[in-house]
Order: sequence, then C-alpha cells, then structure tokens
Amino acid sequence: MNYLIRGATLPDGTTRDLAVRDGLIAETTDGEVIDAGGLRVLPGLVDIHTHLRQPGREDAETIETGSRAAALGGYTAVCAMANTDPVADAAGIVEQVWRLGREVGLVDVQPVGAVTLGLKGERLAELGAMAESAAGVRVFSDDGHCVHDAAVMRRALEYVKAFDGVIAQHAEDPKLTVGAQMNEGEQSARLGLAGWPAVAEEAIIARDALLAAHVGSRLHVCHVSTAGSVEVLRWAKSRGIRVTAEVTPHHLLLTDELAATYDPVYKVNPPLRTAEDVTALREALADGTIDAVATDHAPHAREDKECEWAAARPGMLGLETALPIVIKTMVETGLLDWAGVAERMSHAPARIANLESRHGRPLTPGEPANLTLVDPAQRWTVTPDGLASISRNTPYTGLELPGAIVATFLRGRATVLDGKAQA
Ligand SMILES: NC(=O)N[C@@H](CC(=O)O)C(=O)O
Ligand SMILES: [Zn+2]
Ligand SMILES: [Zn+2]
Repeated sequence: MNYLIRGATLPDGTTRDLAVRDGLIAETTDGEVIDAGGLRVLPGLVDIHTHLRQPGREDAETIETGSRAAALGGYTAVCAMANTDPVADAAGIVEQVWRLGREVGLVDVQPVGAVTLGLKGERLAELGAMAESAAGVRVFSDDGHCVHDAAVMRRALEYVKAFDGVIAQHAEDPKLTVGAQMNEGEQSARLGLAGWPAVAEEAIIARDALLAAHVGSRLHVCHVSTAGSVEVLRWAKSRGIRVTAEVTPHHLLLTDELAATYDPVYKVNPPLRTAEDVTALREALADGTIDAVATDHAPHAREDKECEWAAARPGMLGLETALPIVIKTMVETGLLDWAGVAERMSHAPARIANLESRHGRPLTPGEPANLTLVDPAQRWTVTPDGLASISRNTPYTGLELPGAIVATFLRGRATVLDGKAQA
C-alpha cells in the first residue's frame, strides 16, 4: 500500500506533501490520500528503554501487546530490556526476542543484552555472542539492577568497545538504597518511608563517567532523575567523555508528593523526585545535557501493583503517553520545538542504540518510511482500559493530555491509522 500524506507540517515547521512508496519516502505516488492538514509528522519514535516482559511474565505484557502499545505511541523501534525470565544474557534468548518481534511486525524490537549473567553483577554475560547473533545486540544493560562492582563495569565497557557497543547503566548504589521506598527528602521524612537518596544515583554516574573516560568506551545512563545527576553529566560532557543520558516522561512531570497517596501506581525506580529536580531535568533535556527521552515502560500485573506500597513492584506504563507528556512538559512550555522533539525522541535514541542506519533518519526521499503523524491540537483523557498494554499501571488516569497519535508507519506499512492499531 502506498500513501500520499497531504499537507503535514515537518519538524522544521515547513508544510508539504510526503509520499510513501514501496516502503520508502518518495517524491510522489499514487495510493491512499491522507489529509494531514494541522498534523505534525515526525520520524518514527525510538524507545531505548522498554520492558516487554516476554519471556517470563506474559501475564503483564507480551512482545505483541507491548509492540501494539509502542506503535500506538508513535514508535517504530523499541529496545527490549534484558530483565526477563530467563534473563536475556545469551545469544539464544536475544534471538528469540528479536524473532518474536519480527513475527509481530508492529515495531522493530531490538533486544538489549544483559551485562552480567543472570543480572547478578558478577560474571560478564555472553556479550560477544549476543553482538554477533542475528539480533545484532549493541546495547547492554542489567537494568533493574546496577552494575555496582567497578571492576565488572570496567571490563564490560572495555569489552563492548570492539563492536561499538554501549553499556546502559541503571545508576543506583545498592548500599545506599537498602529498603528504599521513595525519594529521600522532606516527603519521605513526613511519610515515614525509607528514602532513596539522590547521591546513590549521582555517585554511580560520576564513577562510570570516569571509568568510560579511562577505558575510552561509551556509557549511557538510564532514567536520570536528579538535578545533581544533570550537573555530573554536564561536567562529564564538558570533559569530552562519551556519555549519553535519557530521562523518562514521568520524571519530567511527576513529583514525590504523589507518594502521600500511598497509591503504588506512583512507585517507580528511580523514584519520583522533587519539583526542583523536575525543573532541572526539563532544562537538561532542552539544552542537550540529557540526549533522549526513554519511556522505561514497566508493565506490572495487578497483584504486583494493587497491594500495599512497600510490597508493590516499582514501574509505570509509558509507551502510549510518552509523546503527549513531552508535548505537555516541553513543547507547550516553550522549552523544546518540534525539531527538538524529533531529535530527543527519534534521532538521538537511534544513534545511541546504533540503529541509525534504519531509524531516526531524515524525512527525505529515499529514506525508509518510518513516520509518525500527530495531532497536537487534539486532547484526550487517559484511561487504563483505553491503553493496549495488558497491565493497567498508568500514573496518568484521568489526566487530559495534548497530542493524539493519528498514524504510524513502519517501512511504509501503516501500523496505526486513524488512531487505531492495524492488527
Ligand atoms: N523502572 C522500574 O521501576 N522498574 C523496572 C526496572 C528498572 O527500570 O529499573 C522494571 O523492570 O519493572
Ligand atoms: Zn532501571
Ligand atoms: Zn527499566
């Protein structure tokens, strides 16, 4: 099927027709005409941090349901985190995830490989075998856990240099977060919950930046959540250290005051922080100190979320609300223009994950037609049942958001049309 997208506004603000022919962007074509007046077209979004839960927790999400949620959120590629059961620490498992993603065909599912066997932080996983597998893994992460042993982290950074891989670190010094339930600060003192101090994140980022510099390798920092982390990143980048960083939509919008509800839907790792942190994160995303937005989409089954705060698993849904939250927090506030949105949600994540030959491409003829059409004027209200995820743990229930994803194209095929997933 070919498409002529009429009168869409590009990230740079110019308005023109876009032809989609034989999977590529073309000068012109016959085919279905899509009236895109008033719509924004973006390069297909790329999520470098998604939990799809398959294999192991198919009751919370599957590659199929997560892929559908991703397409509905405007994504054409997602990096599937390795903390599955079994852990994606060997070639056979990443190949299985990659193959299942291809069979579903709604987004490119790019598996992330574990850094250490079983996410235990002790012995390196089969990094080389995963890199050489059909899945072509380039991003490695023990996400959910921090690679806290500095010698292990150093060896991992050294190892992935050979194939331009990157270590994506969940920065959390485990000794500083024993029993932690929420951000350490005024609110945790008031609520009597054990705190997760900012320094537990900041100290690991500083250490890892120094290690990356020492061995000349590439570090990526997952879900940056504090103003202090932003300062450390600014320092590292000013020294020319090869470090990139992501922020989640929820850390751009929500604060630790929500813990006062004791509703576990607001429990997440790293925890929601203060309004000052939110301000610093928005500024850092605007000025490029933080390179990318990543959802950290973390579906959890009912029994893991609908319980008391301390027993609940941390994590929030994110794929279907990410772009609307970025529009609300960054575009409507004047901090980021649409070219900036394209950069932080498509071009930069594609580069970080080594997907830039296929994703995050410019919207010019000859390029693969990976596209997202958004209606920025349309506002919609989040309901858990309105989302495609199996799980229901969205923190945005009842919130009205700007920006409806109208269509998503993966290599010229519509995965979403008129706001509806195409199978
Ligand atoms: N973010 C979370 O709170 N949870 C993630 C793990 C992680 O991203 O650290 C999960 O796998 O549920
Ligand atoms: Zn994490
Ligand atoms: Zn995660």
